[in-house]
Amino acid sequence: MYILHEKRFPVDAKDYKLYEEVGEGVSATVYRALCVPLNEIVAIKVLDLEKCNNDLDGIRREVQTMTLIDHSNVLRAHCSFTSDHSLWVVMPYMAGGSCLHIMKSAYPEGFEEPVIATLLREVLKALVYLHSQGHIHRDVKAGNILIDSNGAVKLADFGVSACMFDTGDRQRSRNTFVGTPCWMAPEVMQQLHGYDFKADIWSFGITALELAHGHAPFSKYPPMKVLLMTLQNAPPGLDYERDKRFSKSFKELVAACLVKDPKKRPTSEKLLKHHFFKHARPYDYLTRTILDGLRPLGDRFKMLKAKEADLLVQNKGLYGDKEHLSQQEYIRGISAWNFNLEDLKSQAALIDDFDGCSNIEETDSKPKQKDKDEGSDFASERPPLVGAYHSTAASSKEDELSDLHNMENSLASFPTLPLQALKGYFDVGEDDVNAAGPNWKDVSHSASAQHLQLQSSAGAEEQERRKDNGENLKEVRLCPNLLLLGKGKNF
Ligand SMILES: Nc1ncnc2c1ncn2[C@@H]1O[C@H](COP(=O)(O)OP(=O)(O)OP(=O)(O)O)[C@@H](O)[C@H]1O
Repeated sequence: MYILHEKRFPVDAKDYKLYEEVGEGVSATVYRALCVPLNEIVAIKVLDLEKCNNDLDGIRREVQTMTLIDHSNVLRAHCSFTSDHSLWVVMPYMAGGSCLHIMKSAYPEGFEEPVIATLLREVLKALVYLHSQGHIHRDVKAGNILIDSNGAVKLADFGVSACMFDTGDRQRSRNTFVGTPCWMAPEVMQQLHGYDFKADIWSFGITALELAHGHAPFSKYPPMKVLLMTLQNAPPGLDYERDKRFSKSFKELVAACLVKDPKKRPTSEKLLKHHFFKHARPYDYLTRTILDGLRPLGDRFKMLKAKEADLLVQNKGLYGDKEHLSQQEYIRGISAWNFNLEDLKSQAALIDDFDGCSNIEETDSKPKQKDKDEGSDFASERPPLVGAYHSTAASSKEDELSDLHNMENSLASFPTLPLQALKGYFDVGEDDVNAAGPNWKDVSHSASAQHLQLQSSAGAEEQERRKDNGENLKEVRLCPNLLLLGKGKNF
């Protein structure tokens, strides 16, 4: 009988040699690195704990999930530990990088269908596993689909994942507002009845479109527009005319995922049996296609960063600092929102200036998608102002400001809950609420607001508790499978 000894990765920064930067998230930098005692190349995500002290729960969840999961399509952390003011998460090095990076560097118009089918099948296998384990990933997107040098595909980033067993009871729906707006399911935005693993199916459908076009639908729009368009418009989809290069089965797969009523979306298990996946190839196909000829990840990352910096300078000249910063957020995939009403106003008013094009695909595909995918229940959700968004490329500034006014007004009759969700989650200041007029103020006292305020006050209580206990961020420590907040420095 053989006893397999799992490799033990050291939990001391001194045992790792950091090489070049290969990625950047909102609060973390990812490096290629060498684990010296094991002589193995790894990726290390370094999170500055002082920068993200409001989201320790999220970090704890991510690390916890990453060390517990065990599936070939889910990125598993080797280990994690704290070093000075940062948390180091040691992971397998995925030399191909994320699908988003690959598209940005070599496939700006998206991938071919067999590549998409191969990628999506692997992601779906990860989702089947995660859902069966009671996890909702909550951030499925091309930026979180990583590929290694052999073409193996892994779903990464559990920064916002949720465990349906969190409370000990099997809890099927969640009530918190997390994720990335373009990929976020309508029910997650709406906050009406909570949501469940079907939210991942929506994000999976959006990711399919992202891989097909090189960008997610609505990705050029500011957060509030994304929010309203997702809630009010018919779901985006592949257009039967314009997306001629894609098969009927791909169009059907996307349409099946992007149904607003989560109950009508298939489970990940069912989706895996969809005939679209007959187009999928063995994953080494990815090495021969999209990875072939790509420069090392570090070089690509450097080039993309330089490109973004160039764009930054160009835009600075054209629009000034503030607007440009907003645009930068969109380019980065809207990972973090700076939710401030004044910012949103300027973003909404300027978006078409720097965008230069409206997102035609959503307009084109809408009627068909609607007829096909939805019952009449969503028709009433669509106030007339939506049309104005689609014509904004040609509209004047005055029109845009009037759109914005309409947008604010529409929120009185339309779900106030998304706003509440944003208020709770992104700390809209009281001044911002006042500036927006009575509608904005009123909603801050609704029942849902209390729910969200509870969430933020829970954060405050936690901070208070930590202060009382004399705990601080440098004392975050990680037990084998659990990140704990506590005193002492023994690991
Ligand atoms: N194990 C890995 N191997 C290679 N590259 C990686 C690895 N993990 C992450 N990356 C790269 O680093 C980037 C940033 O990763 P990270 O998980 O911090 O954030 P993200 O999902 O992009 O951002 P956010 O913090 O906004 O969710 C990824 O998009 C990917 O390109």
